[in-house]
Amino acid sequence: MASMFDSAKQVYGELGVDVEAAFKRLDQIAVSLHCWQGDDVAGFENSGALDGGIQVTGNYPGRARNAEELRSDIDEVLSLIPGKKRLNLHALYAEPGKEKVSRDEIRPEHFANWIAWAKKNNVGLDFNPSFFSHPMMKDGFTLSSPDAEVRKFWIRHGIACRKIAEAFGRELGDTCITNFWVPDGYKDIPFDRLAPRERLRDSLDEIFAVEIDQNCNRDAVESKLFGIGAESCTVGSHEFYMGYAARNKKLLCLDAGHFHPTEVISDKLTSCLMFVDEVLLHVSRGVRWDSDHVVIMNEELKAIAEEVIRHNYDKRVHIGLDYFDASINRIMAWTIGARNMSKALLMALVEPAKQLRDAENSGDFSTRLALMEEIKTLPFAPIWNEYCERHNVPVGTAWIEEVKRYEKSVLAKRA
Ligand SMILES: C[C@H](O)[C@H](O)[C@@H](O)C(=O)CO
Ligand SMILES: [Mn+2]
Repeated sequence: MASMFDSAKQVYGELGVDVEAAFKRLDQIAVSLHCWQGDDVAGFENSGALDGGIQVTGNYPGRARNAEELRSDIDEVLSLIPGKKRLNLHALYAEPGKEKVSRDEIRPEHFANWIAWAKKNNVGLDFNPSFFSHPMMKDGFTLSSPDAEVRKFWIRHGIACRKIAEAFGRELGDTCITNFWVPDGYKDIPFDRLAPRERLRDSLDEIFAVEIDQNCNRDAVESKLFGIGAESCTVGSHEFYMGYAARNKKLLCLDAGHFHPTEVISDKLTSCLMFVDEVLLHVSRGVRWDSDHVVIMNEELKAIAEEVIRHNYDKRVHIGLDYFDASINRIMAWTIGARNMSKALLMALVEPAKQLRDAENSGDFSTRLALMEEIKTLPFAPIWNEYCERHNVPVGTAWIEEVKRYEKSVLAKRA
């Protein structure tokens, strides 16, 4: 008797889809897992409460309290997700040991444990300077602050981070993508929107003037519409960074939660990629004021994956995750979003692309719509399950039980 996978493969085959080729292509597309879901964006520095206009709500037990716990949780998450993965670190996650190191003086050796972990797990590392949760963020401003001393501090931080990222790339033989998100903004309506933007541009120019080996690190810049406490004007807006990235040959980071609620980043990819070489995605889910809910299998996630696959952006679009939820088991939160990302990519990879394109190109929009609707009920689950099985990760809902076991044996023991 044919297995469910064999039958499903045949159904897709009849539509001209090569499932084995889809598996092979998915194996090459990395998803960068954000380290900050495990500890509510706290980091190990203890320099203050989370700010920068982001907030983590919830108090589910089991938060990682130190680097060992965080790495153990990430190991658990990685064991539940099929396919190629990377890890995305924030500067907040430095481990300077007993030494107290100022954020503008962090160095690669403060990430030695992360590099060793990455080597052991055969994953690439990505990086982010942390322009928040620090006393040198003055009145909500860092790189665009009117205070030159404040700007200088954060410029040094940006440069230090690029050197760390370069070391990641060199040590791992895998290019690091460093993302610059700068939360600076005004709660109320500013008179002058130009001066802070000029200061941000100049600060970024200084940071990027330092030469870094492009094979080891490339830089991305991330815009935002608003943050909590920065509702009226965010200095690093979309237009600011679209222009900055295009002019300065940087990657543009599109965060799915950083736009107006009816705007979608899936529709921006083809436009942006005509004018910038590469894009970094922060796959997230905005819900009202929050830009960082756990990623679910909604229309937008599917559309993001479809855009990447349909236009062969595999090498030009870097996929990172960015969400945090402390109201549910954090390992579950991580895994739900990460599995969904891979699943959405696989769904896009088994689209009957030729048929859809032919229908569209011949002006047969009724067949295009009919096909798009029929695709929704094709036997996709056996295809996904087979992919998980081949990657030795739990199939179907089995991963939920595994997280429950981890919760009982590990998370519950954390005070
Ligand atoms: C930790 C932050 O979420 C992240 O660095 C940034 O990418 C962001 O999206 C802020 O809203
Ligand atoms: Mn983001």
